Amino acid sequence: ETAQVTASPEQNDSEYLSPVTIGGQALTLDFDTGSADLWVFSNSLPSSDSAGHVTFDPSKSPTFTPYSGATWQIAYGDGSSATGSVGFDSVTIGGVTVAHQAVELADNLSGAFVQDTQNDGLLGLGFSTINTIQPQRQKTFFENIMPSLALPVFTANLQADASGTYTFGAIDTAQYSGPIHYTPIDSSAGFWQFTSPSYTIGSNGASVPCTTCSPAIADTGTSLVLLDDDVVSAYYAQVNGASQDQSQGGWVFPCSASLPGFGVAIGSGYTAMLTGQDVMYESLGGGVCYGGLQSNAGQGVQIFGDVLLRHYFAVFDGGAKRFGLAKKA
Ligand SMILES: CC[C@H](C)[C@H](NC(=O)[C@H](C)NC(=O)[C@@H](CCSC)NC[C@@H](N)Cc1ccccc1)C(=O)O
Repeated sequence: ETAQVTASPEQNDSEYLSPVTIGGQALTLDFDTGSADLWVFSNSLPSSDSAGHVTFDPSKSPTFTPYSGATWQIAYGDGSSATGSVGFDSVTIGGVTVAHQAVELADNLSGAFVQDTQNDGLLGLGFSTINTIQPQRQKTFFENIMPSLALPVFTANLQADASGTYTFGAIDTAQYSGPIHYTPIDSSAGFWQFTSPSYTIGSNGASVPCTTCSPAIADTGTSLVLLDDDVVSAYYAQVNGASQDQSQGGWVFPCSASLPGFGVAIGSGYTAMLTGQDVMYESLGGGVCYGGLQSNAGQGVQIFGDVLLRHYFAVFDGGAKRFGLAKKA
């Protein structure tokens, strides 16, 4: 079987939300290849936290079964977090159903999630080695459906300021053109992780070997491209008037500045390029702009988020354990 579902952008394309039905209840979740927990806003949250969100109410689901005593607690690189209880329910995405999917019910979460009222939770598409459910971690939606998919893959075709597509079980030739450039992934840390041995500044720039640029992960749940400090400093050194502004939380520059292109190696055979325009992220007002390339704050991993992914057709191959990018159709 195969499934397709829309991916709708929030403002600034900061994240993409997709419709999911859980126990007959419709929620919109952030599909996140950088984590492996499926958690939802639930009716056990204080109403001050859940105001504006759709909440899942297990008592209204005919198919919900509690996983009594089980708990989960997750923390994310941006400092946000969530915790709660666990059950199992029927989860349907694009017509494909997992009858017995672990569903994590938030009863406590950090402010960033509370304020993001379009987001009713996250659906992890990473590897369940990092699922946080105790006493026994549980599989992701993708891991559960993989055996019944025509192909053990999913693809992300995110768009700039437009609705995109996640596809499960097929590599839709209508969505890309030219070759898919694959690299093997190492899933041992729970991510879609690969090497990125070089970077390129300028659309005709030379590729610069980089020993601190690996590993890198493909993370649909991260808005920006978070790079090693040496790399991001080298990039903004080429932008007139650029500076690091702690109050704005990163590199800013005059909106009038011309931005060079930028590319990152996806494994050893391919460099995914962005134009200067692709790197421009948002205007902060007063002629100051915020870049889509920012520091990974020394996390030791480069995080290739939506600022990169939305310019490509991305293939996450769970069968062959590989990640690939192709030009969009
Ligand atoms: C601080 C926590 C560290 C980063 C680590 N956590 C992780 O790696 C988690 C699973 N993944 C994440 O924090 C990041 C990847 C970090 S690579 C080290 N991806 C998921 C994130 N974008 C989800 C999100 C979406 C919207 C709003 C906020 C957050 C841990 O638990 O140890």
